[in-house]
Amino acid sequence: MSTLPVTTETAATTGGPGRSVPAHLRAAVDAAKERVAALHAELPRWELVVWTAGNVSERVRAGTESADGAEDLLVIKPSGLSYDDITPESMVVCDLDGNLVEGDRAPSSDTAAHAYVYRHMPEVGGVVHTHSTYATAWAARAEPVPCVLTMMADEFGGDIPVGPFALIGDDSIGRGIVETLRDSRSPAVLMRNHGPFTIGKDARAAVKAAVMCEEVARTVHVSRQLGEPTRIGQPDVDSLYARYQHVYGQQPAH
Ligand SMILES: O=C(CO)[C@@H](O)[C@@H](O)COP(=O)(O)O
Repeated sequence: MSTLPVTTETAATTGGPGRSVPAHLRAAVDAAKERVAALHAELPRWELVVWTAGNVSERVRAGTESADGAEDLLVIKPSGLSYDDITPESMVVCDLDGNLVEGDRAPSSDTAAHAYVYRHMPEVGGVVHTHSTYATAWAARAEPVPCVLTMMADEFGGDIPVGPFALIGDDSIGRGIVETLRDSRSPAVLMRNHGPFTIGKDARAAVKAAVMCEEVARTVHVSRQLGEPTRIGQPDVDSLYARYQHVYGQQPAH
């Protein structure tokens, strides 16, 4: 249960019984609002969402005094807000029980799922949910995307797994995400009959995983129209994953 400071501010601008953002997290929360608002624009830009579907969140770490992350916060979009209207100021803040801490609209309808992931995967700093077409088509079949591309080995370390069917409204979706990804190298899970959820060290990494998830879901779908794609052997998958995760992009300038 969160023990955020109780203030006399009205619920209109804060959550629950007068909860508010602690002063020592103010700057970090405002910076996260800037990043998360900007990253929401990447979802329509890469054609991963239609209308108001999809959402992005980022964890704000409370610091050493709560080593278990219990006092962390999350920044997410308000439910149903048009992407055209998303601004840093429109972002809402919740505690990791999903309670509204700051904001004048209800948080995303997927907030419980995001919050569950943050509570149970302390290394995760960002979560994204989309209904991108090809990844969601694989989710409709409850079929993992097989690791047949070097790009998949690089980014996902293997297949993109399928998570269980789960109704929105409680911890079911979050539990399905965690149970599927906890022992996987993949930062993406295709929740059965629903769509992809992705995780990352921060919101930008989770958005990248969502973009790459849709790209490889599309490519493998196209490949299968003309035959059965061939898998990459596990030793090569491991080698590609290790290079990409630990070497790619870190080469020193010549
Ligand atoms: O997929 C769902 C719920 O799981 C959509 O409603 C979701 O993408 C968008 O909902 P929000 O506008 O974030 O509340």
